[in-house]
Amino acid sequence: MWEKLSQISLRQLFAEYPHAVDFFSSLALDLECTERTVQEWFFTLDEDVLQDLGLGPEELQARFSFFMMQMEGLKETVNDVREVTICGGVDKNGEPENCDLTIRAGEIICIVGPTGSGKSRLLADIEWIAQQDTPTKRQILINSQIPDVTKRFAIEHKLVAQLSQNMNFIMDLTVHEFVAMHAESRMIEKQQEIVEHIFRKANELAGEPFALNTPVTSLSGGQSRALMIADTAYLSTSPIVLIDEIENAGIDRKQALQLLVAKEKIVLMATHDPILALMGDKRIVIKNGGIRQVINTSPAERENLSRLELIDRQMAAIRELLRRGERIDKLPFTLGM
Ligand SMILES: Nc1ncnc2c1ncn2[C@@H]1O[C@H](COP(=O)(O)OP(=O)(O)OP(=O)(O)O)[C@@H](O)[C@H]1O
Repeated sequence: MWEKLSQISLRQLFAEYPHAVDFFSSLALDLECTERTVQEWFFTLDEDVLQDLGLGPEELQARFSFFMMQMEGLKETVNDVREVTICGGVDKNGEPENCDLTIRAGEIICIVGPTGSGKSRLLADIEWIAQQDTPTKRQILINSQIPDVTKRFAIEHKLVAQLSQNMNFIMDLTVHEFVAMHAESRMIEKQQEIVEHIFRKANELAGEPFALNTPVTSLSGGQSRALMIADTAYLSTSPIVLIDEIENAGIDRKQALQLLVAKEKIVLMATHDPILALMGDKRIVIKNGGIRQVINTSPAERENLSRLELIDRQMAAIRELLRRGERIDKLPFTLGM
């Protein structure tokens, strides 16, 4: 990277890499946007300035180069994850799962099973990229390989983003400030545009609208879920998204999933909701801590999905009547099919 940077002028440097200014201001170094090349600037620095910093020009240049590499790294997305494989472990009785399941980018996989059966445990295994080192002894492969340890524990470019049931904001920020801060940390160009886009999408997903200047701490459960889903779709570099129950969040579930899948993410979702379960390409059935079955959603199930959605809309209308304080003595719709 230094080869390229050293040859461009300071004017070009700040125009192309506005964040470069942070390096110089952190060292209280003043410099002007001139036609001098970056290399020239480093090697014509005043002796006194270098002495104050306790650095030679080569060392300062090496630090600058490292800083720029790190910052550019933030812009990269981890889009090289094509598939995730779950290699079976054991259930709660130590019985083998006998299952190897490969999930590809753009697929939605649902996880179903009774309460306490181990759905969240499976999500946790994927989040942790388990290597037979969790109670289930499962192993998770990325692109058919064991990911190296740096990927497994990376803070930046995490492979997995988790959207959990409880979204509690503790920061005293508005929606705009929150998303803008995330966009800034991702080194996104056209920040304002992306912030507004996320805000619009989140409002489409949320049942009740909110404003850009709404404090994040005042968002309802559904609104914060919607904001986090839109934020994850557009700003998260994680190629795998785990969702633990969105059914109670009161958001447009179908649109939320479409948004994530359109970004070629691998979506795994634990759910008790039949509509969500049928929206998946496949569903993993968990029993007693083990994967018992993997079912492909059939064409007949897809057809039934539209009918279930109709029932769901009817139920939503009845819920709305209740909310408005009306009586349900007579059902306004025929609930049969
Ligand atoms: N294969 C396994 N071996 C040992 N313990 C397991 C296994 N699978 C799950 N467990 C444990 O069983 C408990 C219940 O699992 P979990 O919370 O994942 O259930 P769940 O299906 O998500 O439940 P809910 O629907 O109520 O959210 C957890 O303590 C989990 O660690």
